[in-house]
Amino acid sequence: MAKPHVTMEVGNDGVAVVTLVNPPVNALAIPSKYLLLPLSVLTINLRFFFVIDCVEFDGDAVIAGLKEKFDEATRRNDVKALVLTGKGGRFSGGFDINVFQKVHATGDISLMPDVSVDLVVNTIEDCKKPVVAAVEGLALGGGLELAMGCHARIAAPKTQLGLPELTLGVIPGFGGTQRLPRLLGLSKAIEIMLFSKPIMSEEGKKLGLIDAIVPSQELLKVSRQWALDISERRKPWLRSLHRTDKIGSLSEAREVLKAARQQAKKIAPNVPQHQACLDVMEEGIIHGGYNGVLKEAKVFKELVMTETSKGLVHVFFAQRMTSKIPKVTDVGLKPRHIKKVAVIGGGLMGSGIATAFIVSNIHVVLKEINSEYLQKGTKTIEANVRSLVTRGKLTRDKADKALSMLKGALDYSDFKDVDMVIEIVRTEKTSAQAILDLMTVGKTIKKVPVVVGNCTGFAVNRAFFPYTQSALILVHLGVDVFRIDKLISSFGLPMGPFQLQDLSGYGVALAVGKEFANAFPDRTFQSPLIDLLVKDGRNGKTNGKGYYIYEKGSKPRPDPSVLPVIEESRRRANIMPNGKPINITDKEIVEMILFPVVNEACRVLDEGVVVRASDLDTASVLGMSFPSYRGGIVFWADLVGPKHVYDSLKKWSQRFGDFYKPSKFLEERATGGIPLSAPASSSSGSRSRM
Ligand SMILES: C[C@H](O)CC(=O)SCCNC(=O)CCNC(=O)[C@H](O)C(C)(C)COP(=O)(O)OP(=O)(O)OC[C@H]1O[C@@H](n2cnc3c(N)ncnc32)[C@H](O)[C@@H]1OP(=O)(O)O
Repeated sequence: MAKPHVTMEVGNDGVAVVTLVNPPVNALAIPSKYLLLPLSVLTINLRFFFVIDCVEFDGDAVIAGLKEKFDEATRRNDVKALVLTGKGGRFSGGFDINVFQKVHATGDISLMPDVSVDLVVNTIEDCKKPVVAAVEGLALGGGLELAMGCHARIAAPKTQLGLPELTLGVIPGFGGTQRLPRLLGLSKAIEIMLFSKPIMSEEGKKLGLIDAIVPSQELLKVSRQWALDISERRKPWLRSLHRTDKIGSLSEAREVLKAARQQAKKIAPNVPQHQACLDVMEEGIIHGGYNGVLKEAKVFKELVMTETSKGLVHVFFAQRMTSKIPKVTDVGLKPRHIKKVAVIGGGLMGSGIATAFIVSNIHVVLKEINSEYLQKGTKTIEANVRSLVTRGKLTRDKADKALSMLKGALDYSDFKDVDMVIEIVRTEKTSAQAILDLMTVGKTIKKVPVVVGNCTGFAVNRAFFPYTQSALILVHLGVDVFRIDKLISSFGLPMGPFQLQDLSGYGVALAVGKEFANAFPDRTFQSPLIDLLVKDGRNGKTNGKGYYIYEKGSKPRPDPSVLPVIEESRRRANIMPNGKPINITDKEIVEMILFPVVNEACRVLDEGVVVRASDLDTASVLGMSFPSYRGGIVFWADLVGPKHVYDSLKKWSQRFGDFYKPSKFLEERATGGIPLSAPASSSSGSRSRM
């Protein structure tokens, strides 16, 4: 018999304790064992289906269980009041995100249960008996929304409370857009939702979201008593949706919403959920909470079906998938405890890594080749730590402790008692234990480790090398640099390729260019531009003069005086057909820059440099700031369509040369109608560097 996912115990005091039981986060549904299919199977392009055996979906079992227990408690004469809680020290991580993925894979929105009115309004909030939420650990998304439907909320210290739904491309769908502003005011509610920024129970108590904070061991006792006190009218019986005291007047609310809309335009220009969230809140303010709940449910379902939600949900799971490495994490190994590490090299990367370790309580031996470099590295680390203090992310005491954990070294004698020396790329000789230890330590310092094989540029820099190359080709074909940058920013990257070059410095561009030209001479464009820029006294942001002008306190401005330098470079490269600038649409510019990246990503997949396609998605989002709402480079290419990518590259290769020539992997996938993200066995000849 299947284990129940919601339990109920009625005590002698007449309080029924209803408990969510769905480890690890008490998600509101159940991930049936049959749903635990390889992720790649579930995330593939809808135009291509693998046959999936035994897919059984038990999507709303937790929700159905809750309703059943509440109905029973309401009926029973021996129950005076209810307490809703979660097992295992975590109230609930919200609605089961696997269900979103299932809806995306099938296109069947009816899998999404109608919970908001039926469960939260009718069953919990309008229950004839008082209900108190006893929250601990975390109450996120639908979890917090259930708690807000209760008549009071008692929390353990340091409980995380938030509505992060916008990070999944949707809005809260169990009444959160209506109850949160009613409990803690419109401005704060907007901040929590728009920025998906959780608060701690201590702040929640100050703001009115939480009624009392009690030690974990007293949580149930106090909650039971609170529920009885409400039933005996010693404490108020409050329904959040009916409250209006924190909303303010209509004109005040409209002002707040207007400002929030402007802010949303800036922080999330390309996605629909931020504006939709504000619209739904406004509906509730004008027409009442219940109407707000109805509109919220409708908009929620519309948003679930968008490409934004598909991309973001993919990224959620892809990121977690990186910690599942075949023959490493599935062979019963245990990570070793790492107390002290050695970092070789105190440059930008080494000092950053060392900082992350010492602030996570891990001793570091920083090795450099001479005392000048060592001093520089140590100073950078000190500055990093002090900046964390200035930004309020670390207390002064913790900063001092962190710095005391750093030791400089010029030879290897201090390495004798370290647990780990940072080497970060997997070769044939790397043991499973070493990879597991590195992944664990990576998580300790709050990074997302992605295991990659060895090749020039590894996974991400290798895949994104053609990004700058193709942008340079376009410039030499006569396209304006600033137009390119603007289009790439509008696509969703934080900045275009030329502003990025200014930021990282031309030295980096020259050094990286040489490496790639050696490794892949058949697909490298030898641009004279960087040399000319340097000769013209430009070094990007470092000296305030590049493609843009950099002045303290103002945004980078395009520098018209760079145009003659570009003209000279065009003259030298001489690649414009008939010596004339090409005519090209905005869409083509974006595609001509990103499709070569997809092409290189295909080679990375074909060579087995990453474990799975979704790892490259995660790395492109976290390492290259590829927009997460587009799901990562491979996911995006699958949405655009491998055939379109292939046909375009083929056309450009005929016109502009071999740089654009489609790879064998892309050709096979595109002509066979197979998504790029499908596992290696779906096409012949894939290799592995792992
Ligand atoms: C209608 C409603 O308004 C809609 C919603 O509620 S949408 C859901 C809103 N909730 C969220 O966005 C929370 C998402 N989860 C998280 O942020 C984090 O998982 C967490 C803070 C809860 C826990 O973090 P952490 O302890 O680091 O564990 P983490 O590795 O992320 O998660 C543990 C496992 O739980 C799963 N999980 C976490 N939250 C989940 C959820 N809401 N649904 C399904 N699975 C979930 C993860 O996929 C992971 O599975 P795995 O072990 O098989 O990889």
